[in-house]
Amino acid sequence: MLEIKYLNKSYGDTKVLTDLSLELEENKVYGLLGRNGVGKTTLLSIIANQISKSSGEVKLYGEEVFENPKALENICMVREKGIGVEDIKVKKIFNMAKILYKDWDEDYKNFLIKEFNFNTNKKYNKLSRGNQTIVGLILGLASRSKLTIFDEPSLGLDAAHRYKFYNLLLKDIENYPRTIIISTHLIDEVTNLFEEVIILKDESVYIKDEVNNLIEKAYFLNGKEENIAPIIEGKRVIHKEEFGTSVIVGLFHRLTGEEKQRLKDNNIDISPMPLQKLFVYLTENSHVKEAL
Ligand SMILES: Nc1ncnc2c1ncn2[C@@H]1O[C@H](COP(=O)(O)OP(=O)(O)OP(=O)(O)O)[C@@H](O)[C@H]1O
Repeated sequence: MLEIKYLNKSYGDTKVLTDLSLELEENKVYGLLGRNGVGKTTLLSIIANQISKSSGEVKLYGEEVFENPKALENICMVREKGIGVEDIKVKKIFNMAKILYKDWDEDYKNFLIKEFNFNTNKKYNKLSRGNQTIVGLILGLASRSKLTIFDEPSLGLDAAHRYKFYNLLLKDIENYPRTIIISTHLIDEVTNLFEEVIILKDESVYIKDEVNNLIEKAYFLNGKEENIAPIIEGKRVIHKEEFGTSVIVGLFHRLTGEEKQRLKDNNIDISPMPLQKLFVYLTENSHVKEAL
């Protein structure tokens, strides 16, 4: 559905993305992860044609998106930093969106306004940070765009509103499948939404894999150092904490049933590693890419 080839982006002398290539499939939910300043918003803004690229291709359904109205009516990007037009009433923003997005659903927008108990007569720039975010969420959901991008959709939202959004999104994509990209730092909250994860690092795509595949390879082992050490020899350790004679080891390696049994026989506890922790350790350790 979306094909990015050899994408480069610099701001002046600062290189942000280098020869980035990426393909996204239709009707999947992708999580875009990366440390602060790695280039997530830059990449998403290029996909949505909100900023220009330095070089490379970005094609949606085979058509270059750059200044292409036909491609753009299928892309909705909800940004973390405002929506571009600030000094107008929220209901006007929704009226503009109705014209802009090909698959906009007015009834669904009205339903969402009620769900969030929202007053659309207020001016956008007079709203609290959390309520500005909610305007973006309603835009993104009601656009029903073939490619919908949420860049930090949880900014300023309380937990109740965040979970309301996740549930609404899950329910809506069941009935109206579409491709969603969510960039977030609250990874564990949205792990069950993601089908695939894309991790940006060092100006490019560092990992792109199914969530289940990643999680199946990530474990914490807890036990006596002398019992763990011989079993993990040669395997990829991405984290280690010592507590007296015990250790907790973060392992990035698909364990066989036999290996798991051997660990248990040696009184070593095995527990799954949450995606957020895996992300932190992987983006701290540059040597593990080869492990994938
Ligand atoms: N308009 C701009 N002019 C100059 N540099 C910029 C501009 N926008 C972004 N940058 C720089 O590009 C790099 C990537 O920024 P970007 O906002 O894409 O990162 P990010 O991964 O979204 O970060 P975060 O997780 O903190 O939101 C940063 O070093 C940032 O300072």
